[in-house]
Amino acid sequence: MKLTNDNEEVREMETAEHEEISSSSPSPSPSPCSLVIDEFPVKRSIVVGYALTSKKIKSFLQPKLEGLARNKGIIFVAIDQNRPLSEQGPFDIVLHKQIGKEWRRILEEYRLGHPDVTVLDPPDAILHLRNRQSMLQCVADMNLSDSYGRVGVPKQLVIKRDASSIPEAVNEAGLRLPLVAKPLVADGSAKSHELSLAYDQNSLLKLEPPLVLQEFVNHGGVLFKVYIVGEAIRVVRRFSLPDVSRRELSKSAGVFRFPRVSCAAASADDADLDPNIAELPPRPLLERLAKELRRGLGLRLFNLDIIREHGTRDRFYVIDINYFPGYGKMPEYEHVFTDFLLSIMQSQCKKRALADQY
Ligand SMILES: Nc1ncnc2c1ncn2[C@@H]1O[C@H](COP(=O)(O)OP(=O)(O)OP(=O)(O)O)[C@@H](O)[C@H]1O
Ligand SMILES: O=P(O)(O)O[C@H]1[C@H](OP(=O)(O)O)[C@@H](OP(=O)(O)O)[C@@H](O)[C@@H](O)[C@@H]1OP(=O)(O)O
Ligand SMILES: [Mg+2]
Ligand SMILES: [Mg+2]
Repeated sequence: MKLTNDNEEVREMETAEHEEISSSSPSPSPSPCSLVIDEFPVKRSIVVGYALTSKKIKSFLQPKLEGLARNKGIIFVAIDQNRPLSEQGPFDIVLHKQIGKEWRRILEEYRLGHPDVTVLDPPDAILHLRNRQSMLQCVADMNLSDSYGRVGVPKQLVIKRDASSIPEAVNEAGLRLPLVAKPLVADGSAKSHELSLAYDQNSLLKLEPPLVLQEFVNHGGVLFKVYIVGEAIRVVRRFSLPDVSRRELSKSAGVFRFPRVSCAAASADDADLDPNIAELPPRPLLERLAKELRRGLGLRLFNLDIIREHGTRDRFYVIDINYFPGYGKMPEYEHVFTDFLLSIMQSQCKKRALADQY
């Protein structure tokens, strides 16, 4: 299925699983490699520069994370976005979640000039998740189906402008009501999270493009958030929108705006739920999905929302993918994240050691 068409804002995505971490000329400062590779004699900390929103700093850079990181030889240093990046650090890893063209340009330039620094993640790849149409293209193209289940995306349609054309476009595309209307751009603004459910044809005229219209899939009111940190995967259950029965649909009309129904406060991990609804998606299926998405999106830090079609055991739909999500709510995130940073240093050091041999 082709979900994307001509969105000018989204550039070609990077297909490499990792950005290249090539060797650099030996640096005068001591190498942090001794922390992860024994043969290196000089010790220094692994320096992680971060450019995050204040909200993200509060939820992610918690004292427990910083403490555990320090014990593992990792320190976090705030990046001053008003000063040239190359005058700061030196960094081994750069973590960021910021929007804006200028910041992307600065980071791209920095990556080119500092191939020995790992930038998590490449700005161009992140851009792919800022549009709800291109966000799910990778899942649609994957067409994942094996003995553990099938993973797809709900049928969807993009409306760029002119709400009056929506009913006809919906008919032509064969989309079935009710429809979830999502702002096309997912840039982290409050507005980009303002979703609504449209029950009938007439109410479609009230929607405000640009948006993505997605078929609502009944899923028993529970969704699974799959957090990915490099190779690591953690899954939590959250409450979601309740099912819409045929009867309810025939009686309902209008546009129902709904708030962030699956936020952290909506944890369903301890709820007493129907096991057919609550059962987590099979681990091997999620591992395959995560691996392919890491490769296809060129990202290592993201989460995805996945639902199981109610009444089925193995029919899944990915409805949302978020870059650098709220890891503070992921079980064991401090351990998972610090181990991930160490593993990145390990591969940097191995590459450097190999390059030094030649
Ligand atoms: N196609 C769908 N079928 C059923 N429910 C859906 C569908 N799409 C979205 N939802 C419901 O709406 C909620 C919000 O949708 P979505 O995750 O796309 O928005 P978001 O603002 O990007 O969320 P996040 O806070 O995770 O970034 C979901 O958590 C789920 O409860
Ligand atoms: O606010 P929280 O900590 O819950 O994290 C949310 C995060 O907000 P933040 O990046 O500003 O922190 C969101 O990013 P934007 O789309 O708004 O950019 C998005 O990724 C949500 O899916 C995250 O919630 P989660 O999926 O993990 O429950
Ligand atoms: Mg979501
Ligand atoms: Mg989202």
